[in-house]
Amino acid sequence: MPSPVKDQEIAAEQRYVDQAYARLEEMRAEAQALLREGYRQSLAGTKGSLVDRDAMVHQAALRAQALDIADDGLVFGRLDLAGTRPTASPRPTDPDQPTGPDRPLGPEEGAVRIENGREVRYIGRIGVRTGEHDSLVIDWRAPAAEDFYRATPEDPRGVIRRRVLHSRGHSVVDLEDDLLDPDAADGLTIVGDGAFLASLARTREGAMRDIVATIQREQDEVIRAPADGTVLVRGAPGTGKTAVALHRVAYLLFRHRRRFGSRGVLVVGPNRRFTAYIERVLPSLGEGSASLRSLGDLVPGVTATVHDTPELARLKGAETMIPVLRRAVADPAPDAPGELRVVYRGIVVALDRARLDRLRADLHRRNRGAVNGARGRVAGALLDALWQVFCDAGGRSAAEEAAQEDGSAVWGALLAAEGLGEIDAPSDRGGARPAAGSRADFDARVRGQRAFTDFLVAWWPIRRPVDVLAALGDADRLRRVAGREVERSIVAPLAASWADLPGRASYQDVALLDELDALLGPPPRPARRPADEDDPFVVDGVNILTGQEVAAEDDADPDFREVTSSIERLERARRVDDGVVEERPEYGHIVVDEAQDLSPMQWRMLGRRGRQASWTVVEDPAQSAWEDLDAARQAMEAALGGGATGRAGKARRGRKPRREEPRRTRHEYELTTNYRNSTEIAAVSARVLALALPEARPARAVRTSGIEPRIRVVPAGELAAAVRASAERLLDEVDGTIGVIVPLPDGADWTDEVRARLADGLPERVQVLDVLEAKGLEFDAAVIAAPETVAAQSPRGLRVLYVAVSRATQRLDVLTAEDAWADRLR
Ligand SMILES: Nc1ncnc2c1ncn2[C@@H]1O[C@H](COP(=O)(O)OP(=O)(O)OP(=O)(O)O)[C@@H](O)[C@H]1O
Repeated sequence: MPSPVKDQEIAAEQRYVDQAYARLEEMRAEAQALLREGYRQSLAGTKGSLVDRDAMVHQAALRAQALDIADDGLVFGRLDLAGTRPTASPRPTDPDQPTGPDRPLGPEEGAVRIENGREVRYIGRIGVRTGEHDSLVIDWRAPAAEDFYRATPEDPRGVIRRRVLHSRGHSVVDLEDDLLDPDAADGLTIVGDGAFLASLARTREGAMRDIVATIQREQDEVIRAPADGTVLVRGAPGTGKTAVALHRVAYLLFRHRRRFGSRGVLVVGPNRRFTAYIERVLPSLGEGSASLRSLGDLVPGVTATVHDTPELARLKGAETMIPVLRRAVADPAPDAPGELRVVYRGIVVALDRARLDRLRADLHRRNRGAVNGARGRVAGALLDALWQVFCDAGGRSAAEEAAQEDGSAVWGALLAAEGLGEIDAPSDRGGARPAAGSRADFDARVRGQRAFTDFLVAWWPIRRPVDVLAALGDADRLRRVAGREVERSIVAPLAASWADLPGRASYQDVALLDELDALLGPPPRPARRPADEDDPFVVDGVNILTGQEVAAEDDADPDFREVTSSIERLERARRVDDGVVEERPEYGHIVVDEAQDLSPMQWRMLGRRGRQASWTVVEDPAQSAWEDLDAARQAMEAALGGGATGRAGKARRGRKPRREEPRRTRHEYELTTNYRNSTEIAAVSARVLALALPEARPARAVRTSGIEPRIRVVPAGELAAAVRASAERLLDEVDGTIGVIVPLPDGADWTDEVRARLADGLPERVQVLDVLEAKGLEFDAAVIAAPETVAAQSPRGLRVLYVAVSRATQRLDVLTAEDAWADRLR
């Protein structure tokens, strides 16, 4: 119903909002001018000015981007506060200090605005100030905006009225007021009709949106929680855990830009579908700088495309894989040679397979975590072993004799014909020649032989993690390294799962690849010195000991290396050279969503990326598909504690035991209100929760739709057809997204082909996905196929079903072949 009072209020707010947009326009012009100035400086061309330009252009570009983002719905809130507060005063030194109505505003928030003797604050996506530095709009992350989210009737914090402004583009279209302190409301108009609940019922468009205007108090406490240590957030489906975690990232980057902006923030979600679903939230909050990755994208050069069967996932995710991987790394590469033969002064010196195997085992014991960087040491150890063989066979006196007779030329020719390479022709590098039969002479002549260098490269190749894992696709090899950790019966399917690497990597494989990367270690850093042309280990510009290209003169100039933008620097940190990760990025803060599903190996992978990080961990144990939660918990503690998940296998022998790492501070929060499901859908999900975890408490849903879920029984053979019919019907009933959630492939049922048939010809807003892919997502309507199959597919099947039935906001259809299941859910 039209309301003249409301219209007047909207018109008044519109005048204010127009003023804020006019100022925003000026700020954009200023940012553009700064950007132009940065580019102008770059044309000056000196090295110093390039670095200045880099910083200036980067800052100006970020600013311009933030101002663009703010263009839509710039102002969304207004507070009317009792009394007035002091105007601008020094900024608080500790950004995490408690804030409240009596805290003076900091300069970033500008001066106080007074209307009718009351302080008024407008809250928006970014801070906007007049040319005179008076506050027009306060950034939602600033301390002065906290009251907007925290004030309640029980604890109004000086707020009399909280107003939410709903806008379309630049136009205010609706208002929603909360009266928090009726006794002080003299003369204030109160309008609105439950727009918050209406906003929860809105149609979903397939991507998550920010909730900046309607963050609730318990959520705000998490968003603004201290930046150090670990923040652990629990809550049932739909309580806003993901939304809160993302807003916390924006908050942390705003309040601690220097700390987290330079060290980086990583947000990790379970799979690609999920990261695609949430990827617009941070940019819409003006934050493009956090890295968003799924668990399948954390290792450069590999992308997970498949989920393992529950049985394989359990095995691959457990820490019992570590000794298996260690043995795989120590196992010779598939085409490693079995014998080394060199010639020294006409005498053949050889190492046989048994001796080489012992040497290899010893080298791996000594070089854990640095296998790829060990070629120099390997060359030394081979020379030691050859020398030993040579001496044991009485070679020294024979060599001296041979030197006198100088018969080696004949031998050399003979052996060269046998393919032993450029036999020990002395390399004429000037200086005094070592005496024949001395160790120095032996080393110099053997090292220079092609037979030796070729052997070294083939016997101790620089290995990529993916090569080591792919080699285990051979069941015989896997059986050899499997030990007691892998049951015989599972060796064949396990090997088969790696047979198509790197093409078909699974989500769990990615953590194994990261573990292998830690075991192999990086290849040595590129040489700083320019190439020494006489170095026998440099062949065609590549040092065969290290596998690295040797730096050319120009590359070695450090001044030129600095001329890069921040983005290039970041990229360089992740550079991949033929699949060998040079540097694994580490982050200042890591956000882990759906953390209940991480395997111990995945926790180790994350731990390596956050050894100095603070963390936000978001989870719902009741939704966990992981069987051995205790093991995952321990791995999580090790990752969050910093110490225990360092480079795998780093030898600690011979060192003093390290003192216990100081425990990081931990703040725990629980979110209790379900903003996603209608009360009717929440009731079905509460029934599944009661089956899965009788002691757990469901969250409180706040929105009643009046639409009951449809739970139907159909014959097993007709399930797929009934699911399709249900999806078609829902297309007429809802405007937004429809999730068709099916069990994991089960014999001939629910295979990729069945799924393709279910989706065939339907519009894009219908998505067919399996129960694991559905995690974290939401739809306006959901069809759940065969709950009995989902529940029976794994030991944690009931929890998986709980996830599936809690995805829908408006309508839920469940199709089962069993009466008993219909009874359970109704
Ligand atoms: N304060 C809020 N205002 C408006 N919408 C909200 C609010 N909090 C949460 N929502 C909405 O509720 C829905 C559920 O939020 P979210 O996906 O973050 O929940 P979750 O706890 O991560 O769920 P799950 O455990 O199922 O992954 C989203 O659509 C989100 O935008």
